[in-house]
Amino acid sequence: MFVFHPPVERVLLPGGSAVVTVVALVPAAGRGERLGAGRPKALVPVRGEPLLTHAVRGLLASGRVDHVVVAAPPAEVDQVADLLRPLGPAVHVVAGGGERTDSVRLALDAALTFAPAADVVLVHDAARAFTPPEVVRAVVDAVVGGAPAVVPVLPVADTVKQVDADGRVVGTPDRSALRAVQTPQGFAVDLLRRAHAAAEGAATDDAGLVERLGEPVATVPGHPWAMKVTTPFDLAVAEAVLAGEEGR
Ligand SMILES: Nc1ccn([C@@H]2O[C@H](COP(=O)(O)OP(=O)(O)OP(=O)(O)O)[C@@H](O)[C@H]2O)c(=O)n1
Ligand SMILES: C[C@](O)(CO)[C@H](O)COP(=O)(O)O
Repeated sequence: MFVFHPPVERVLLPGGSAVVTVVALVPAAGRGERLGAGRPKALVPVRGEPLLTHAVRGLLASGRVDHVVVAAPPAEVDQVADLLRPLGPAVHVVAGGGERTDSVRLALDAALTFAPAADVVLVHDAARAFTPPEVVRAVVDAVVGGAPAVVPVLPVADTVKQVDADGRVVGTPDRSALRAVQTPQGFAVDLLRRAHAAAEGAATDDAGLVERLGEPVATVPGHPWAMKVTTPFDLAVAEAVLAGEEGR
């Protein structure tokens, strides 16, 4: 089966000096324990297609991504490669690692062989399968525009409490200064390499590793559809949102 996706738009560096090459890493090697679907979360279908297929197609639909490197569960590499083959030769599959940070690092190492000239790297959770292409474009454009690290964010709707080890509330951070962080997160390639090389232990996102280096991280508006499918409730929400879209 051939699947159409738009041609990659040529994006120039500021000043028009050179064409930018963008590579997207998709950590998809998690077990999906909180979803409890009995198979890796990336392979769980929504509206008949695995989350991972939706996620990779969304990246390609942005028209900004030249290469995609997926970190698959080690036991499912061949299955994932077969699944994604119809999306074309720009999509590569490698084995992921024990933690998300390990999977990203393995995909980054592989990306530098598939796309040695890459300027911009995106890191995008397979679990955020319905991120609109305009969010992908906004992140790429912000990095190309000169921000070396960029994350999509949404304001926090709940009041957030800080608690101690016994669950007692010890503080209430000012909500107006909090943001919920999504993916894709975008980086100048050299900065992400440096951040992962310096990383001691895992981090819950890649921008966190950049922050440890003392480097600035910029934000762009995220989108509710970039929600992370973590629990059965999230999966039901994703099914309902997509069904609503198809019904329009
Ligand atoms: N060793 C790991 C762990 C996670 N991920 C990926 O990182 C993304 C965000 O992780 P999360 O949503 O927490 O997925 P899981 O680790 O699968 O979920 P859980 O913690 O419920 O098992 C997912 O696309 C997941 O596949 C990965 O590539 N390698
Ligand atoms: C990267 C991330 O999606 C940003 O919100 C999130 O931190 C992943 O978290 P998880 O620990 O893998 O669930």
